[in-house]
Amino acid sequence: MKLQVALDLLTIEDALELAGKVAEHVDIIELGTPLIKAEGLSAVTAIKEAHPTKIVFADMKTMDAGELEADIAFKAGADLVSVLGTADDSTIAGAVKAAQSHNKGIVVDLIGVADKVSRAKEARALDAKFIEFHAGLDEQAQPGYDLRGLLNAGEEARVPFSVAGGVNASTIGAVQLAGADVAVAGSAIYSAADPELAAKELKAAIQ
Ligand SMILES: O=C([C@H](O)CO)[C@H](O)[C@H](O)COP(=O)(O)O
Repeated sequence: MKLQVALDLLTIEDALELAGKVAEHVDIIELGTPLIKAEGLSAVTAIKEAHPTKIVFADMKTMDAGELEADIAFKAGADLVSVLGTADDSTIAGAVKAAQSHNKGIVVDLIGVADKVSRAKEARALDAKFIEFHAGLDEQAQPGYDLRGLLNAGEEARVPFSVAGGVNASTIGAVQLAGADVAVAGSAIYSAADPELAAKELKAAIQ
């Protein structure tokens, strides 16, 4: 299982600093949606230039104009780009077309999707590289939130998948046991007192 760090920060400077501390311990570096909205796609370019051997994920969360939005993110240096599972099939198909022309990949993010198992299968049939079983920051803040629901859905869907939604040192083992291909950790790393140590421990927990 790969480890993906989500850089949910607001400046390129802070993102470069955090990536510099944790890159050695992660496989995928994600430019979070708030960072891309705050700084634009130059954030993607800056991270790819600083870490050319890492897989760089632009969390675009595209909802429309799939081919166009994916194309500009790939041109900026992304290796993976996210499209929302709630988008129309044509939006996912357009983004996949852009990915294929760049020899890169699309990740379909199931944030806000009620029937995640069915939509995961549909998105995979549209040639998404993998499917992200994701509970966003707002959903995680609801009383009673439990990562287990995402893991059960991921297991049931039988597609290549990642899990995001409060993955941390105490849950990453369960993410791996569920058969995930990628574990995504944002706040468990960027909010840690020692982000490098946090990333190192998460990586060690899955090896
Ligand atoms: O995608 C994310 C969220 O929607 C904000 O952009 C996060 O990067 C993702 O949820 C991982 O972060 P944590 O849940 O803090 O691990």
